[in-house]
Amino acid sequence: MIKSLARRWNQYKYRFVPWLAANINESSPRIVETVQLDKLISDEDVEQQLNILFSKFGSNHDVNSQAVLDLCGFRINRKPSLLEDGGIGVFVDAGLVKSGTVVAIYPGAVYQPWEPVFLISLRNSYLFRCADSVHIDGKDKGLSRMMYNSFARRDSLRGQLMCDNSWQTEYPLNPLAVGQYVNNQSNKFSANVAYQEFDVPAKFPSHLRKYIPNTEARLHQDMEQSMFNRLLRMVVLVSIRDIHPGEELFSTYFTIVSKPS
Ligand SMILES: C[S@@+](CC[C@H](N)C(=O)[O-])C[C@H]1O[C@@H](n2cnc3c(N)ncnc32)[C@H](O)[C@@H]1O
Repeated sequence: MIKSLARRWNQYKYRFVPWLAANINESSPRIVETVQLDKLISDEDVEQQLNILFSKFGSNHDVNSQAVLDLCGFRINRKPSLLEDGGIGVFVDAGLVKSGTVVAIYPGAVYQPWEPVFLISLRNSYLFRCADSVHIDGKDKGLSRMMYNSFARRDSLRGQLMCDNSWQTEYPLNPLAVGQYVNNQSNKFSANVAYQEFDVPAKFPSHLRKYIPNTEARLHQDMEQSMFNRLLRMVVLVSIRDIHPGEELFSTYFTIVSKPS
């Protein structure tokens, strides 16, 4: 009995633990058989979409927003949510997002399962948990911000950052790096995007890494490896249907894995 309860508990993959704990009754889960099957589009497709887009990016938010519009056919922006008490949300403000498109990226520092997240989790509603317990801290203020910037500086090469830290500002260089502001679906608005975990392959062009809004925490020295030889976890938000201008993006904050390995 206890074993079966524990197994069921482990099947629940809460994306944002504290908020869901308080609002569990209002949240319908996304149910998938296995984490490997929880892919709306292939990893190759994610990589290709990012690669093509990043190669059009420059050093200005507006120019890059226009590049997203020209290439992908949509533009997204943050503004007050349609939900009462929903704070800020993310909206499609021009064009059309076709189903199966990478529409946003979840920015932040990546913590491996064995790295402590207790301190940064305090009063933090932006700590995203992946199915394998990797965490991504998408908070753009306070300790989280300081930590991200210090990891980014540590990994810089000849003064050049190997990741993007402008997601912490109002005008991120990578206009898709606002996934941390996407709200959970509600009774009124059902999910139109889903999280997809993606490991950036070592072959990803090094000159485009400066547009990736993620960096590894790597708190332990023994985890040190050449940054081009390891995979970097990213979480992208993929549209599950066509999304029209004026619509807010909504995801599902928790996933149930029905056949855990
Ligand atoms: C990852 S943040 C999303 C961005 C947030 N709206 C903001 O303004 O910073 C998660 C927080 O958003 C709010 N939130 C998300 N979905 C919501 C919903 N369906 N209804 C009300 N609040 C929601 C909760 O405060 C939650 O802790």
